Amino acid sequence: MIQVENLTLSFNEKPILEEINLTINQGDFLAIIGPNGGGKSTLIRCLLGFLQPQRGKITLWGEPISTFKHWYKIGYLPQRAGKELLSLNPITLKEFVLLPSKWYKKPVDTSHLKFLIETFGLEELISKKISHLSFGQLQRAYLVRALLLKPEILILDEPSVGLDFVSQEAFYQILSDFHKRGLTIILITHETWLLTREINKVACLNHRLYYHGEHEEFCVLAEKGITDLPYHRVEHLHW
Ligand SMILES: Nc1ncnc2c1ncn2[C@@H]1O[C@H](COP(=O)(O)OP(=O)(O)OP(=O)(O)O)[C@@H](O)[C@H]1O
Repeated sequence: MIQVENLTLSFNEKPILEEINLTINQGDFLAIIGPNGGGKSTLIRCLLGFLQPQRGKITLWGEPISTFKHWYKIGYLPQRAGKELLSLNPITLKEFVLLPSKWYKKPVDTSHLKFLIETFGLEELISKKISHLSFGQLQRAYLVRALLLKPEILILDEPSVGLDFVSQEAFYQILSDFHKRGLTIILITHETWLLTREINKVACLNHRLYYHGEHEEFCVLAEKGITDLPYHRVEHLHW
């Protein structure tokens, strides 16, 4: 679905991504882990076409990113998503979650919308102004928005930051359910305890991609303490 070859990007001549090679296949539930500033969000922003790398190639469903037009196939929950709302007009939650249908001129499947609203427990809030929602409610609204057009890939940049433990549990359970139904998921996370869940692939990024492989193999390597993760010792991963 996504192929990244030799991706290299610098900001002000400071290398942020160096020679990244990565393939995302259908059915992957990939966790991208790594230290603050390691380039995780930058990589995602390249995959979404927001940033252009200085070197390398990105292919989406076999098509070069420069000519790719089917962006509705990718749902995206940005990091600290709530911030964006400060500059938004006072629209309702319903108007907010329907935005992708306007952006991509795609009809909404109303039964799918109903399913998403119920799944994320937003029925009571549907007419509420988006600016009046709590952070956790906003996160769920972003998820509905990201899933509205039935994307094939969902990309989440630290989605559970700020959610209480019970909400996190519920949130990841829902993600697992979507994955079981065929959704491919890319998740940037610092919550390494999550790696015992539905996640089946792991990528460790600190400017370079230090590991990309099966989750099970990663756990074995990590337990033996022989994974060469330069940003911290494996013992410090609390899963
Ligand atoms: N637009 C930009 N201009 C200049 N530098 C940038 C820009 N965006 C990001 N950076 C820098 O690139 C580096 C990588 O940032 P990025 O947000 O990709 O890291 P991250 O791995 O997602 O970190 P975190 O775990 O803290 O979210 C950081 O040093 C950041 O300051």
